[in-house]
Amino acid sequence: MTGQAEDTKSQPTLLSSKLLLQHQAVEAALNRHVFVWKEIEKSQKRGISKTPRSHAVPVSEIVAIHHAEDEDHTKSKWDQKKKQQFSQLFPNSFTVFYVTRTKHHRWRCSEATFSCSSPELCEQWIQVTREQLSLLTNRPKRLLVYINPFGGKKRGRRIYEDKVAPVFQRAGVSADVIVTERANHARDHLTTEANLDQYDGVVCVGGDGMFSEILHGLVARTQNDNKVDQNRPDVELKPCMLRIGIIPAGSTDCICFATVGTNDPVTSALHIIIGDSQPMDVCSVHHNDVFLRYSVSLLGYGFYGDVLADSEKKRWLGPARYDLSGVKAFLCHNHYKGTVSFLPAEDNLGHPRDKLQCRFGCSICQHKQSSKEKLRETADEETAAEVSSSSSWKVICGKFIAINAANMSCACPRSPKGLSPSAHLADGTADLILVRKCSRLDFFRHLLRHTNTDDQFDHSFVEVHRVKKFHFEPLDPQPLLLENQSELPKKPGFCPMSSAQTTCIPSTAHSSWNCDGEILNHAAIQVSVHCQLIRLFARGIEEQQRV
Ligand SMILES: Nc1ncnc2c1ncn2[C@@H]1O[C@H](COP(=O)(O)OP(=O)(O)OP(=O)(O)O)[C@@H](O)[C@H]1O
Ligand SMILES: CCCCCCCCCCCCC/C=C/[C@@H](O)[C@H](CO)NC(C)=O
Ligand SMILES: [Ca+2]
Repeated sequence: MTGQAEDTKSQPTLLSSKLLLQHQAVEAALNRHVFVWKEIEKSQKRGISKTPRSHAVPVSEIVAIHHAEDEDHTKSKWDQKKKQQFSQLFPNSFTVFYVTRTKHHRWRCSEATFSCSSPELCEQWIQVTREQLSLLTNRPKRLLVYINPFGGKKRGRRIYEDKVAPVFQRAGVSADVIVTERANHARDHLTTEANLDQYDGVVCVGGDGMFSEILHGLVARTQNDNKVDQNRPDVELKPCMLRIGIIPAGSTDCICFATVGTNDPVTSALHIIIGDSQPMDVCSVHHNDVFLRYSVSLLGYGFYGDVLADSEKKRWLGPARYDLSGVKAFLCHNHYKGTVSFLPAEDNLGHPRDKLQCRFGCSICQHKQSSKEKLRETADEETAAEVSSSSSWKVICGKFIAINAANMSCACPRSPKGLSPSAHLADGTADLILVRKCSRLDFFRHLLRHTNTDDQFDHSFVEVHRVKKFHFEPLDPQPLLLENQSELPKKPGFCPMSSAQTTCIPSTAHSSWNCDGEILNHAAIQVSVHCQLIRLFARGIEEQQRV
């Protein structure tokens, strides 16, 4: 039995009785927090007696309880038939569906079917358990789902229909589904059209780009409704009330991976169903006094900007485009001149190299949440401004191969510890990583360390700072003119490589910013981190897996 179950033993029992679980007699009991069953006496096999086993499921992780004979859309025809046969043999049975943990942070929906001695007892179990589930007010009942049919390997619609919709149905979660017809369809619908009052959350089926659409739609809608001007770089943005769920169906899916620990649609669906909540910081990006975009994962200039700009031309390649463009950007080995200024975070928010990873229940993020609430209760804006200006701006000029601001670890299957392994999801800071001009071999060593356990910041040409705000100013105000410029895409600030496949632009040219997988139109930007502006249906990566 788990420790959690032991802790909640003292709760008054709501229901207990003898039941049959696959021909095995069990003593089952339910209290407000846990559903437990224990084998009464272990049936003997070949004369060897076994210790009776017990099992405990936290009520918060029960997905649903149904009559065993109820139709189940997750089952194959063969399994449905077997289920019917079982129900004929044991008519007074109910099935409990609950979360189980498997390897690599994956969750599965397991089930246990119990047979009762009478129809009344069976009804009682179903009713009392459902009553307890109805007390869990954090669970969503109605969701607005956007599917990008073209993200990743173009499997978004199948993933939703085959793996997610049946689990939602089982849990009694209803969903209004919109399959997008163009880029920015979801963003525009959320910003201006959607009747959000009727929903408990928004779900995106797609990759980081699709998540970014939902983020922009929801944040813009919240600011518009509250008359907050997003163009003001110092404005305090209003937090969004609706949580966002991510069903991974993209190429990198780094936001899902870094908040759940895996890119698995069923795991994400279960986090949504049980109503998990993970607050998340959002960076706002401005050019002068004009709002450009929001970012939750990576804001990258230089290497990651060049990778993205090149990969956009190879979308037809699917997820492999990033590998090809990565190799190309690496071989070009460009560096860019500019000035980075930043406002460091307070010391109590740790350091990017302190090896304190943000995990489920992270104390740094939780402390930030409670101090944010306290500040909101007690202080006026003046006090808040004082707190935020307690440290002073620092300025660094130089030649950089990469400037990366990681608002969270940016862990993804390519780099399971991420760009900044100790960055926090909800601490109001981003880790600013400056990779100065160095040899190709040194840069390779640095990149390689993203894939193993070595410290990628332990190089003389890399520095990393935890910041609340930063600005970047490229050295030359105008991008360099290239010979074949008329053939380049018409995007200001976009000039990483010439149109000839193998030549690279001179290293004094501008790069572009990769903002969560979207290219920004300006190289000079101002960035502020907005602490816990949104919430996801996630809980952060769990430390200990209970398998
Ligand atoms: N119906 C659509 N047609 C064309 N583009 C779309 C459509 N719906 C969404 N998009 C756009 O497709 C882009 C890429 O989608 P998505 O993020 O889902 O996949 P990806 O780029 O393969 O994955 P990742 O962002 O994880 O690398 C998004 O920027 C989104 O704006
Ligand atoms: C020699 C081996 C080198 C391997 C280097 C691996 C480094 C991988 C780091 C990946 C970080 C990805 C951060 C995520 C960014 C997303 O916002 C964005 C949109 O999906 N993805 C990309 C690739 O820009
Ligand atoms: Ca952060």
